[in-house]
Amino acid sequence: GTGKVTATPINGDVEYLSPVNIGGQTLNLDFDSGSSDLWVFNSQLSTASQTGHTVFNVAKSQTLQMMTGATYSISYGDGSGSAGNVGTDTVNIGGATVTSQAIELATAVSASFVEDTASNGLVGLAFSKLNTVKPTQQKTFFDNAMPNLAEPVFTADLRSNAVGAYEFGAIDTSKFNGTMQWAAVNTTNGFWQFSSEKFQVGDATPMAVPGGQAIADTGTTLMLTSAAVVNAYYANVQGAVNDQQVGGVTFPCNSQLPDLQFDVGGSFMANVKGSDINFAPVDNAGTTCFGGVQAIQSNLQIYGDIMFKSQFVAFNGGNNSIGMAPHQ
Ligand SMILES: N#Cc1c(N)n[nH]c1N1CCCC1
Repeated sequence: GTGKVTATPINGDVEYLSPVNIGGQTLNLDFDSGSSDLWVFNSQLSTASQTGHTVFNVAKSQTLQMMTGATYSISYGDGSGSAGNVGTDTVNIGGATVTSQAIELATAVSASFVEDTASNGLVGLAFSKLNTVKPTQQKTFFDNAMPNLAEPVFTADLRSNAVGAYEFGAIDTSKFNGTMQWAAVNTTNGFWQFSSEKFQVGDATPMAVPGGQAIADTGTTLMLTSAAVVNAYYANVQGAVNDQQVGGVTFPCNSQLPDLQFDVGGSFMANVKGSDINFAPVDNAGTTCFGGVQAIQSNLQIYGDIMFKSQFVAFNGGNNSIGMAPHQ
C-alpha cells in the first residue's frame, strides 16, 4: 500500500506538521528523519503540560495495549526532550497502516514542547537503532510499514510557506524536475547520513570540507554546516554579519542571496536556492533577516528544512539510499 499526508509549515517554516491517526484519534505530529521515537502528548500528562495541545486520550482508544515495564526518554540536540511509558496501537498515516506500532506516551515534556502548541508529538523516521524504548527497543513506523509498502520508500516534499506532503510507499515523479539522483547512506550512526565534502556558491571555486558528513533531518529548521562554508557563503552577501546577540548570521532582508550547491555522498551536487536561505526577519520592521544556513561546530552537518524546501527528497529503506531532485 501507500500513504500520503499533508506537511503544513508552522510559524514561518519553523516546523512542518502532519495528521496521524492513532487508535482512531488524529493528532498533528512533527515527522523527524533525525530521530526514531514516535511519542505523543496524551491524557497522562499534567493539565499544565497539556494546555493548548490536542492530546491522545489513552482511555478512549479501543486498540491501545500498554507495554508492561516499557519506558522511553529522549533528548534532542536543542536541549528539548520528553519521557514516559509505552503502548502499542494502530497507526494510520494517510492510508499506510501499522497495526501494532509502539506509541510512546509522554508523562513529562520539556518547556519548549509545551509552548509549541501546534505540535502534539513526533514521528521518528531515522533508523530504529536510535529508538530509546527500554528494556526492548522498538521499531519506527517506517520500519514496521515497509514490508507492506508498494516500494520501501518515503518522500519529503516540504515547501516554503506552502502545504507540502509526506508520502510512504511511492515516489511521485510529478513533484520534481528532471531525474532523481541517488547516493548511498551510511546507517552506522542511525541517521540518513551521507558524505558531504564539497560546496559551491554560484560558479565560484568549490569549497572543500574534508571528511564532511551530513544527515538529512526534517526535524531541524535550518541547514547547519561548517563555519568555513558559512563564512565563505555570506562573504558574497553585502552587509552580512555574524551577530552573537541574535545567535548567527544576519543580513539586509532585501539581499540577493546566491544559491548554494552541496555534495551528496560524492555522487552529485544538489542546490539550495538563495531565496530559501533568507529564513526570517529578526526585527519588526523586517529590515534585518536571519540566514537559513548557519554554522555548527561538528563535522556532522545537519541539513534541515532549508534544504528540503529546495530539494524533493526520497528515503529508500530497501537499499539505504537517499534521492534528491529540485521541486517541480
Ligand atoms: N535539536 C534537534 C533536533 C534534530 N536534530 N532533529 N530533530 C530535532 N528536534 C525534534 C523536536 C525538537 C528538536
